[in-house]
Amino acid sequence: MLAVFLQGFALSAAMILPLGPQNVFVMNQGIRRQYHLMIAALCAFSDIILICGGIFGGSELLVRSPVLLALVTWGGVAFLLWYGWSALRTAFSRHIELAQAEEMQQSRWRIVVTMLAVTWLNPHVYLDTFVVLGSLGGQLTADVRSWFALGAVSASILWFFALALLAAWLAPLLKTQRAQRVINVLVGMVMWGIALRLAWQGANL
Ligand SMILES: NC(=[NH2+])NCCC[C@H](N)C(=O)O
Repeated sequence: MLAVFLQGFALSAAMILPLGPQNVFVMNQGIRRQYHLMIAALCAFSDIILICGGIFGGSELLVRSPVLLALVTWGGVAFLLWYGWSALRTAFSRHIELAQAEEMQQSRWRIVVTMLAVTWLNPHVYLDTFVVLGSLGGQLTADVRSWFALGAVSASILWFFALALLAAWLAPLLKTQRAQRVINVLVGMVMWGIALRLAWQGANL
């Protein structure tokens, strides 16, 4: 049981940790110390639904439907290109302090809607939870599949709260204009890199 739990934990962590729109958003909310623990909880709760959905049957739906898989893939390419562009626009903005000030004024609901977008409109979430975790977890026998799911969900919960708290702790260093410009350039380049890789995968579906 422990081996299966750790397998689910390790695979889920490997899929969630890489930089992407969701992690960037959680990190930025932590840097701003703006509802960051609420956002971490909502991301983790979304993952509980998606990971369990993928492992206990949902992956079949996605893998059997090339149209759905293509929709997730190409929708994601568009989403990542837009996200990367907005990060680079912020990075090269002459008035980044104004952009930061505007972001600090965001309402709780606008932040929740953004969190829902970078989670439920993020193709990586479905590729992680339905395609990778779902297909591997779905191959396990019913008696151990729950341990795999528990491990995967535990990694998600641990990661999102750790990221939010670490970002909040490092906020004094990371919220300077120079750090924000560097972070946004990195984010923009990573998003476009992921988009290109996803497009390449989509073209070879
Ligand atoms: N199970 C998940 N929540 N996967 C989504 C994370 C994908 C990517 N690391 C991001 O930050 O956007």
